[in-house]
Amino acid sequence: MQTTFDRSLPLAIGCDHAGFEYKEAIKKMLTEAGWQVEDKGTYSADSTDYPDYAHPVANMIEEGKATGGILICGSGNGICMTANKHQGIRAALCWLEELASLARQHNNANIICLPARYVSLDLAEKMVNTFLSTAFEGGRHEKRVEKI
Ligand SMILES: O=C[C@H](O)[C@H](O)[C@H](O)COP(=O)(O)O
Repeated sequence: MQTTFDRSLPLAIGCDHAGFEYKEAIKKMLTEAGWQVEDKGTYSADSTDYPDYAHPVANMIEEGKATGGILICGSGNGICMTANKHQGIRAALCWLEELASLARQHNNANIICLPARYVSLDLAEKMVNTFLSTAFEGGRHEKRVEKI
């Protein structure tokens, strides 16, 4: 089981209208940090439907075309529910840095889901950085993740 993100592959990012502003800022932050970022939309703040962006991000990871993903909507729930319909996805809704860390350490999450209407951009960026830099611990957690 892979325990860290593979920097030779892109990250996939997606959002609905409620997450558009955060998606643009996080994409810029990641690009400046040297990540390749594949932006699956949405591309404006016009009202739209979160599954149209969560499925393409999840597909990229399942197909091995992205190492991990970032999804953003208003509450974080819609994108998280959608992504977790995919067999190869473990998407984690995070609103504290510690949750972003635990999602990696204990659950080997491959997508972080952010509630743009309920966390500051500063916290969202910190959670993304924590998520991407934290390794899966394996050990007792490995068989639990396999049982999912
Ligand atoms: O789980 C869904 C997300 O929070 C959406 O961002 C939210 O439902 C969008 O709401 P509205 O259409 O009222 O902007």
